[in-house]
Amino acid sequence: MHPGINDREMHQCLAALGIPPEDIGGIMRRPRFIQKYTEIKLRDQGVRLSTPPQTRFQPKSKQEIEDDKKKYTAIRMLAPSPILKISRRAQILNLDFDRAKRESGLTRPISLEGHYVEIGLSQDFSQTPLSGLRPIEISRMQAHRTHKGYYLLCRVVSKAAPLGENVFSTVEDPTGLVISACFNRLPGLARTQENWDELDLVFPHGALFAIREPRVEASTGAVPIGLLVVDSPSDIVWLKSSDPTLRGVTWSFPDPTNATWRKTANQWKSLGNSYFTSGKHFASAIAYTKGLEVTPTAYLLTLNRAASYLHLEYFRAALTDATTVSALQDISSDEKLKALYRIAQAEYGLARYEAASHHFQECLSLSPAYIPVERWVARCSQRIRESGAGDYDWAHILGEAHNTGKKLDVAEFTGPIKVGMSPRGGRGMVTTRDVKAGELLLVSKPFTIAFPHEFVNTHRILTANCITLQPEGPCRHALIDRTVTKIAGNPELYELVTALYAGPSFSAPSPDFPPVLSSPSAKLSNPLQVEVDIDTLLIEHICTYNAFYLKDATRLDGYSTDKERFDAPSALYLLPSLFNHACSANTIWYNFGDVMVVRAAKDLAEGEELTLSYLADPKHVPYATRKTELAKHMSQCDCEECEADRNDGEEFCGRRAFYLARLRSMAEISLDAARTLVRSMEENYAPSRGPIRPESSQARSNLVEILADAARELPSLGPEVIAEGIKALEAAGIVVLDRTVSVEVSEVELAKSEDEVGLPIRTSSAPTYDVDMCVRVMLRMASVFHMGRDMKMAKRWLDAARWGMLILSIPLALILPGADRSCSRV
Ligand SMILES: C[S@@+](CC[C@H](N)C(=O)[O-])C[C@H]1O[C@@H](n2cnc3c(N)ncnc32)[C@H](O)[C@@H]1O
Repeated sequence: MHPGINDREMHQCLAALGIPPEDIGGIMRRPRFIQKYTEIKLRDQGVRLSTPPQTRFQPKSKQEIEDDKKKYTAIRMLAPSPILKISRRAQILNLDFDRAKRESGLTRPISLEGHYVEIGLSQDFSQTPLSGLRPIEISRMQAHRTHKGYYLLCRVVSKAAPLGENVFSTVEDPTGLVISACFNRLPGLARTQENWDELDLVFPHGALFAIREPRVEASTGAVPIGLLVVDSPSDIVWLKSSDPTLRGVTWSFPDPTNATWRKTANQWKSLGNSYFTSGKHFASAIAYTKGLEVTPTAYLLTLNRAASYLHLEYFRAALTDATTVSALQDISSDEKLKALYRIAQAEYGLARYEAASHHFQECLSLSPAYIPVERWVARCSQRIRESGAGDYDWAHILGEAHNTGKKLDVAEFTGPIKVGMSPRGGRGMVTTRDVKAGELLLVSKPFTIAFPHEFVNTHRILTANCITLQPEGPCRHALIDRTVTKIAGNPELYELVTALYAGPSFSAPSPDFPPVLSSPSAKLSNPLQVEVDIDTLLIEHICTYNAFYLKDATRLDGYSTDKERFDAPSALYLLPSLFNHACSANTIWYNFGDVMVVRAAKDLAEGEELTLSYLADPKHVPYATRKTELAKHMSQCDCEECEADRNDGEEFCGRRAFYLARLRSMAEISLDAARTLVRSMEENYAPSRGPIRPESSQARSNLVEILADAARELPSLGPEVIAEGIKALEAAGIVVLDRTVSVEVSEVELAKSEDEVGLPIRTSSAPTYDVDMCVRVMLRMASVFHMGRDMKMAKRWLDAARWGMLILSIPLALILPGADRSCSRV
């Protein structure tokens, strides 16, 4: 049911905007309207924007990535060879000197331009617990070899320094031999800047750890020396001096621990607090943990660490710490209150809103002067409504989503959908009942996400993806790191993430999702210690095959250049990853801030498979581009649109792509040129092609806008605007029920009551891309009818436009102030 705007309301809207009622077309020129209109990128007035100036952008070519891949694969295949013994003193001095130069700014850190890191290359991770391994000394290790069955016991003897995404340090074994070590994907450390103090906290002189099944490579250079390469952070087992592994071990050199790191629990607490107040939450959690190692009963450190974990979104660990403190008998009421508050926040973070609400209310008994309990309880109630019934305040969400990179405070919602089997074979998503077009199916928050503004003026790490042989931007790279970090802090999530599809080189995941957990999940005991064995290569594959580029609902113009795509925000979502693809999908999805919203684009029967488009662009993409973009997923997409394009043939598709590129690059276009472009598009479809003609729809909608502008001076053009509008909509896949083009008000029409007059289009199916374009066409048609005083038709097309906006989850009321707000939900 799509409630209509009646004449009185429409006039109210116009009055609110100060628009003379005789010119609904003028609505589109009003600043307030334009502001809203532009914000959601319904392009105003048909003015074509020329392409923004290009910045320097040189992505690695496929060939270059292939060469890198060959090179590294060849190195990996080298036969094991002895490693050179190096001078302990020289090695330590070397790294310390390098670090001192970088820290003092004597050497430029690393170019901001970005450097490439290869992903998808062979790498190791150990799955054998330390207790099942034997110690090995550096003297017995070989280059180009993974020392299966062994561990290296070592301690840090030089300052650590980041290099690109890695951290380098020097470690010694008990015999006093040293080796350079390169640690990859260390969780918690921001790799885009050089956080010296955090690095020193993680790798202080004398830090003790064992490396499970270590791999040694030989560094390049005049004299190849051994380089310990730790691909997975879970291979590092941090050791306390009391650890049984160290029993009977004697070290040839004195303990290099710097006296400044010998602190009391209270001193660690102060250090932790100073990190916390400067926003270094990972460092603060480490400091509190070190304090607890000194005095395990110093419960205030546990309480403070819960706060650090909340900021890091390590919610289970926060809950454990806060619960431990709240159960203590002899704590003050303020400490009890803090513990309860942190329990409630952790429950909220874990999306257990009933429990969170209960704990927030529990705080009330303890005079919570500084806790906005009522606001929290209201937030919980709102989240319960959202997750239970899909009842969202879309107007508020849209407002919030305008802040780039905003993480929205909303609950996830799973509508009438479930994981099932795809008719294609394998897993997919299916409906659990009949569904109407426009219905909300899924609201999903990202597992991990990265926005481009996070990498402005910082070192940009780019990816040479050796799985796809494509270059990827800083967001895609950061996504992998962030996924590893999230797992490190929430080890129970590892099995969930690794139940996603990982490409053909990994075995197919089990059909169950969420998976049945194989063992009681691991718990975080120490922010440094990774408690699950992380297969970093698997994570790289999972991110490669499942990450989405965001489609921002407030910026529907997509990524018009390769550079924009390269820099696009990227996210890993769990349930959305289980949808199979179709270019002409039966669902439509958009992002509001970090949240992904999926709606049905068609009426669907119970049990029908749901598809969504993996394509990054919310606009139509020509066949050849789609094929390239989808190459990593499938050799050929079998959706209706691709079938139709293949039937048209390469030549027709190629020409249409050429005309489309021309259309999109033109800043201005004359009426004659617009008409010619429509003809050219139409000539390049095979006679057998059905009514859905996406490129033609683009050309026609362009013509509609130019005609509509001209019709203001020349009202006789009105019927042509409507006729072209109908064709544009039909070519986009919309079924038009009322083909009235005459702008004269007929007696029959006037005699019809409001109830008899439905929408002029069928609402059982919507286009899954270019919806904004269709809305724009409908608004133009409404404006022409309005100019001809046919208020009924104007209103009907306005309602149709509103339906289109609802498909985008954007209420038309937002751009037409004064219109009723009941349309904010579908
Ligand atoms: C992100 S997964 C999709 C869900 C997957 N079936 C699962 O079990 O999680 C992507 C993979 O599904 C398969 N797939 C999805 N859509 C497809 C399509 N239209 N044609 C062929 N394969 C498709 C491809 O193997 C693709 O790499």
